[in-house]
Amino acid sequence: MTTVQKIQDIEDEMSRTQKNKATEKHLGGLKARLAKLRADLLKEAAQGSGGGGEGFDVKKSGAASVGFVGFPSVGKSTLLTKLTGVESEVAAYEFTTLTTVPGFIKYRGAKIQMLDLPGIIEGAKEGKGRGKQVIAVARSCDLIFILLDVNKPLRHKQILEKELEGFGIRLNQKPPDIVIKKKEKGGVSITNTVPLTKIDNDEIKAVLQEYRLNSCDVAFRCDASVDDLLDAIEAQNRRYIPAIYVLNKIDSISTEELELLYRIPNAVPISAGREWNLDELLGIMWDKMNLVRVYTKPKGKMPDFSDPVILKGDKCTVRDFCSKIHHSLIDEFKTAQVYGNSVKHQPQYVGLSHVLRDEDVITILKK
Ligand SMILES: Nc1nc2c(ncn2[C@@H]2O[C@H](COP(=O)(O)OP(=O)(O)OP(=O)(O)O)[C@@H](O)[C@H]2O)c(=O)[nH]1
Ligand SMILES: [K+]
Ligand SMILES: [Mg+2]
Repeated sequence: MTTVQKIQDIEDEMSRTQKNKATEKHLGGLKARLAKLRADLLKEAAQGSGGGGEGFDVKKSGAASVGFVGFPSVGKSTLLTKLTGVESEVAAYEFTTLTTVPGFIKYRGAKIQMLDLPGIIEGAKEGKGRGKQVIAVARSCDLIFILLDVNKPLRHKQILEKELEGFGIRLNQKPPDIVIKKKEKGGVSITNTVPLTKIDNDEIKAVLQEYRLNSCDVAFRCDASVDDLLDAIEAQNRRYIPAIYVLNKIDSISTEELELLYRIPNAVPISAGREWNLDELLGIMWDKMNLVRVYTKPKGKMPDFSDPVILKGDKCTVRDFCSKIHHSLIDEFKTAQVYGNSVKHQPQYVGLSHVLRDEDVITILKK
């Protein structure tokens, strides 16, 4: 039996099983088996047994990358062409784009890579169409634009989310605050700092058993569900990526309909074809990417405001800055003089562990 068939079997069994006190534990075990099979599927895709990755691997460059994911003909290539000037073929028929088409924009001093991708369809994560390869590229991006055609049912949004979830991608989410410590012996010990309303001890044990985690400490610091626990166990296979729902073709709907769209969280209505609202889209893209621009100031000279060093919001210490310039800089480092939002005094002398903020100005002083 293939992995996909095994997944199908478990999903069928789960949908046949009614959720109640007596079946909770069984369902927990099934969910764990499903998560393990999905991890296998990921491994298979990474090893290329999904077949034909050609034209999909694009060299990453620039400060950050945005992947365009959506059903066929929602306007992904139109958007890439309008934003970056790169001609990605646009046509009314489905599956016009067959490979990854990269483009760039320079936004607020940062070079951002944009990746136009082929359309995906339901069942992509199980290998339908080029879905696996497309989602594999999306997994490697810093931000995902989920493109939707406003003339199509909103149900498409959920289908796409499910496809990406099945591939270990978590959109606009934080990792669950659960700490699992494996031990040599001593059995399972479960602690929680908040009341657990969505999961009980039997379910937790069923999941741990499925993963053969027979001796471990599990500390819950959030009101976690079974899915959260599985995400914590499968942490290496999970990617937490911010996403924007880009609702395209608003030129074809009424203003009343448009107003409803504004209620969808993390959504930006646009018309790629008419270039409507692209500025708002880029502004929200910038906020979601959480980039930190750092201007370098050579000793005794004016800062260079034209070419900032771009750091990611979760990796923006002085050490991160130095290793971006050259790794030898960390060995030669004596102190850093910083102006800007991250310091109280202007300037202030700081060490390698100091966290920088957007638009700081830095001078590195060597030993
Ligand atoms: N009305 C309207 N049509 C648009 C808009 N943007 C794109 N289209 C049209 O939608 C069709 C599909 O556009 P593409 O850019 O090829 O869509 P795609 O998502 O790249 O399609 P695939 O590569 O096949 O997955 C074309 O006929 C476009 O002209 C828009 O803002 N409004
Ligand atoms: K198309
Ligand atoms: Mg296209």
